[in-house]
Amino acid sequence: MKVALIQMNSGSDKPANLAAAQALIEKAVAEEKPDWICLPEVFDFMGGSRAEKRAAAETLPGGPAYTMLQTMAKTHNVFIHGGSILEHIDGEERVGNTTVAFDRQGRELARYRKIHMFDITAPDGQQYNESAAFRPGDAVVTYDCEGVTVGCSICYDLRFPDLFQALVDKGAQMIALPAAFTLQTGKDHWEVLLRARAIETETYFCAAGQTGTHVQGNETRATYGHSIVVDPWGHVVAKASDGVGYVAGRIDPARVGKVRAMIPVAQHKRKLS
Ligand SMILES: O=C(O)CNC(=O)[C@H](CS)NC(=O)CCC(=O)C(=O)O
Repeated sequence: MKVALIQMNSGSDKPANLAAAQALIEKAVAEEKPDWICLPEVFDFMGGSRAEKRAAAETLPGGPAYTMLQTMAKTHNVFIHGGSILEHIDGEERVGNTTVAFDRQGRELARYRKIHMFDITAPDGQQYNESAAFRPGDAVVTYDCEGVTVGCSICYDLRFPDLFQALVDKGAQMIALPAAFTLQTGKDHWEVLLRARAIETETYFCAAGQTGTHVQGNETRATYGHSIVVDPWGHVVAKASDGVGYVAGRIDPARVGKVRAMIPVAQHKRKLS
């Protein structure tokens, strides 16, 4: 199975973001013929104020981001893991940070709402308060992609190993992690965490990132990019260059079984007292 991870620099112009995403999907399809494409977190709208996020959010299904992804999947006969989009939730002030995945016919396969909220202080003092604008989900979500079980996660979720154990318990062989990792945390934690999670769960990781600078209210933030495919042994299969673009790599589901047979960690789990 061939995968392509799209790396973007989304801003607060939703039509421009959707056009950029579509152009990158079409470029990846033309050059690589992937079976599965993953977009980054909030590829449809990044930054802006809380009010602007609310205004940009769409009701699922049928909004412009949803429809673009569905059309691309159907037109190019490809699975699309739609990074995340801002989801309008009826009766709720906050929006969902939501993945929608489509099969080759453009049928919706899965919906996942980011579970862990990035409410932190970065080393430079910059504060992030994701839960002020976003409502977290709580459901662990997997779907089938022609025999490969794909697990859903988003960005900051990466720091919570319990989620990935739960995904593996549901059969995940490959985990998608659309992200907008900050430059400050990404340079030290991104690849280390992804490779550790891949090794401990013995799954592939496909992590598609935002890159570059984004204007967020009065502040500017920088994201880390480095979209990456990691195999179940923890090897880096492919990694994106700096800047907007994509990276392609191959997933071999048999390799998951081989690694799990060599080091059967799932069978060696102990109950701790
Ligand atoms: O706010 C938006 O527009 C979109 N959402 C994001 O960018 C999210 C929440 S602020 N970013 C992260 O989760 C970064 C995690 C991270 O960098 C880490 O865990 O170190």
